[in-house]
Amino acid sequence: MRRVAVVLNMASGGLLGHANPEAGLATQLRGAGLEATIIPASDTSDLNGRLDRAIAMAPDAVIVGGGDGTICAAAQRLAGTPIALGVLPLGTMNMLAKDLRLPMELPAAMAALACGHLRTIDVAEVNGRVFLCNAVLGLPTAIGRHRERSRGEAGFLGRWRFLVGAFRTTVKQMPMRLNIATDGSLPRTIHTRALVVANNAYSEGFGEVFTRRRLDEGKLVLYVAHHFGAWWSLKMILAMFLGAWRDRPEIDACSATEVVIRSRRPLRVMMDGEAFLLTPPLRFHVRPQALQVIVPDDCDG
Ligand SMILES: Nc1ncnc2c1ncn2[C@@H]1O[C@H](COP(=O)(O)OP(=O)(O)OP(=O)(O)O)[C@@H](O)[C@H]1O
Repeated sequence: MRRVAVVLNMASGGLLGHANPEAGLATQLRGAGLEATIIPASDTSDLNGRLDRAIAMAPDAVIVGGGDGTICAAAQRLAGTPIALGVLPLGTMNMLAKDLRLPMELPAAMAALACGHLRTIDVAEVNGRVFLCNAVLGLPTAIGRHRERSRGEAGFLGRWRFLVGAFRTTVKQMPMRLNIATDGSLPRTIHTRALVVANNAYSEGFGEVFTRRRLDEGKLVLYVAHHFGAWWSLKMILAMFLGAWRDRPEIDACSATEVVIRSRRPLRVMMDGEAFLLTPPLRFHVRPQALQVIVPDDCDG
């Protein structure tokens, strides 16, 4: 039986508004066949402190209940250790959980955590901070701040505030002037309003938007948008629906194991949905297969 320590982030999308979900989830996890110990949120309000406590128990795995930001905080601590990461997809987008092909329904996800096997995935880093999905600069980061502000605001008013804020930001946002070098190449200067460094390449296909088939190829993929107006956005949304956005001429893509981005100003970087202000140069690199994760038995892709 797997011995796991469980940390829930009560602020994640799937737990917001649930009063005291810990007892119920603990019973369900034990019912699924896990020897589960919950690190209660009441112990300390600090999520990072609870993750440290979970790891100090030296379990087989630390299971985090939350979204990509919570997973990222756990991965920062678990990468390079023998302790595996388990994910209860309780976030809003659950990007990593989807890429790991984890079931989104909790009973099935718990069964997978109890009976699934371990695999290793790549961990990406920028200036010492870990991310598992992507690091984003520019307009999507600014729009993400509006999403964070309207978190928990249910209903029409919340959505309206978000839309108005996102629209204003889109109109006002100026291109960034960045100097980029990949794998020791000569730096080049670009102007862009959106740039993504993905931990492994995005796949293409109908309905596949920002999903990755491989998480262990040991490469970063840099996507740079040349334009970012209303017409550009419309074309991109259409291309995404058709599953053919990566090869559009408005996007430059290249893969590397190291990326260095220089800028005169501090840069706001959104890593797996969490925004940080970082001082350039931004030094990205990949740690191949540095993290063990629990996946359902039929998915090693
Ligand atoms: N290490 C951390 N310490 C404190 N708060 C955190 C940490 N990581 C994330 N958060 C906050 O917890 C909340 C939930 O974040 P999380 O990313 O886990 O879920 P989500 O945003 O609902 O889902 P997703 O990222 O999958 O869309 C956010 O307000 C986020 O800023």
